[in-house]
Amino acid sequence: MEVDDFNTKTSLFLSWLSNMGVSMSPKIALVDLRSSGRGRAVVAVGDISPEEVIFSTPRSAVLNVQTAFNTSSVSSLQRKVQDMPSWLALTAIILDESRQKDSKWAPYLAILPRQLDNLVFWSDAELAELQASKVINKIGKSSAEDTFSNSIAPLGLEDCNTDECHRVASIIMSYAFDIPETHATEEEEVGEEGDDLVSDDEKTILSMIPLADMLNADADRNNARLCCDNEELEMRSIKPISRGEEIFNDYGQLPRSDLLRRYGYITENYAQYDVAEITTREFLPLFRSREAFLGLNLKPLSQEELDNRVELAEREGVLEESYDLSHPGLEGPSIPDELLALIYLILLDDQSLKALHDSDSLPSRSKLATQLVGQVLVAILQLREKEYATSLEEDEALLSIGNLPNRAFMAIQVRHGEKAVLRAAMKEGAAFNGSNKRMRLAGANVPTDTGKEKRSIEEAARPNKKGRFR
Ligand SMILES: C[S@@+](CC[C@H](N)C(=O)[O-])C[C@H]1O[C@@H](n2cnc3c(N)ncnc32)[C@H](O)[C@@H]1O
Repeated sequence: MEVDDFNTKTSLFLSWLSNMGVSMSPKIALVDLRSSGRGRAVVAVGDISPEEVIFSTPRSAVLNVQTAFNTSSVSSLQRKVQDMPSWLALTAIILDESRQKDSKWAPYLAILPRQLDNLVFWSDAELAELQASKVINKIGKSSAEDTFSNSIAPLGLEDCNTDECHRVASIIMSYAFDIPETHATEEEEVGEEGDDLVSDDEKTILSMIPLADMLNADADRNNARLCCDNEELEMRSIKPISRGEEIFNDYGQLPRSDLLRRYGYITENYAQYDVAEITTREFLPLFRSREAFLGLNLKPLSQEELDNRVELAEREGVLEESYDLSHPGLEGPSIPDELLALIYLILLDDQSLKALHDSDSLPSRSKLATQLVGQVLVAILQLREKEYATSLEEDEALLSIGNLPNRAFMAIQVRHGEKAVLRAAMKEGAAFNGSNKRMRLAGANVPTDTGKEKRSIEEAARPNKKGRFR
């Protein structure tokens, strides 16, 4: 029976943790939250104070390239994985350990999931529900498969197929931590794989930390953190946790698209971090066309003119392959400064462009946010929104009906979230009212100048500026 099997595995895992020297506070329990789609989870069974140690784990109970191998002799696997990237080496180690009947990690490996919802496991039809989301380009399924055939296949592991490689690599993406190689001398925090909580010059090692990886995460509900300031790794509370509450780690401020790609789930609490991406090489050609900005009276640029402006944007450090729009809030506006600056440079008249060329910094955001820049951005964002097969409103209707398969439901939430960000960015762009005085316009029907812009371009070029933007 699945339930018994699940509970038996949990009990065996808990006994194993104890044998491995993991010390758990009596105030926590590892529980079954499958009924709410959260798998195993750690909950408080007593009130926990801030900074309390919830559990501690000796480094010998952590699985990584250092602990996987016998220190007295170098195995052939050890030789083969030493030059692999860390995620691949750990994949090879876990695949190998899963094949050892007497692996000391067996009770831990037994509780790792068989089925995952990370995007790499979605069928083409399921991915199609994400519509024009750029997250599809980030899945990297075929490049991972090339890596598996070049690096894992030659290891000759018995019955090892591509699906299993994906399963283990995805578990590492969702469960592993980067930790300092030796214990840190100062108070140091560590983050989930890929984030930057470990200082740059610190050598880190990608590790599976049994029990630490049983903590779920839910955006700002984070109430615990893994610390490496002592010899043992410690999970400590960062705020009071009441009996009955779930203990949450921090997976970072991820948009739901990335959460789905890396962790295979989403919650509404992550909606605040959603982004909509626009790709520079996709919108730049619009400035060469006569039709793209109809009604704005914009003269199309020659390729050379466009290249010159893009070069200047590169010099100013504002040219990016793509730009993420986000919900406006405390972190900043929806439209990033860099995108604003790029569009401004493209729309600048020749004389102002030359002056800016000779200057050493860009105008402030309020000056970049001209009425025309806003109108052009709105037009670009409208085109981006049209790339999605359904509208924001249609998605809302679909979500309200409910009764959708889980993956479709998550996909619709992701694409709806991206459209909501696009709408927020359009609203922001439509409110730009900086002067168009220096904008490159064809003549008639010039959008009105608000007259607010009084500084001359010479003034704007004065060397009294700090940083890229004044
Ligand atoms: C580090 S593991 C946490 C332990 C996991 N629940 C288990 O049973 O193995 C991360 C995975 O847990 C799940 N998860 C984490 N937080 C979640 C949440 N708030 N809601 C639903 N699933 C969550 C996702 O499948 C994610 O990939």
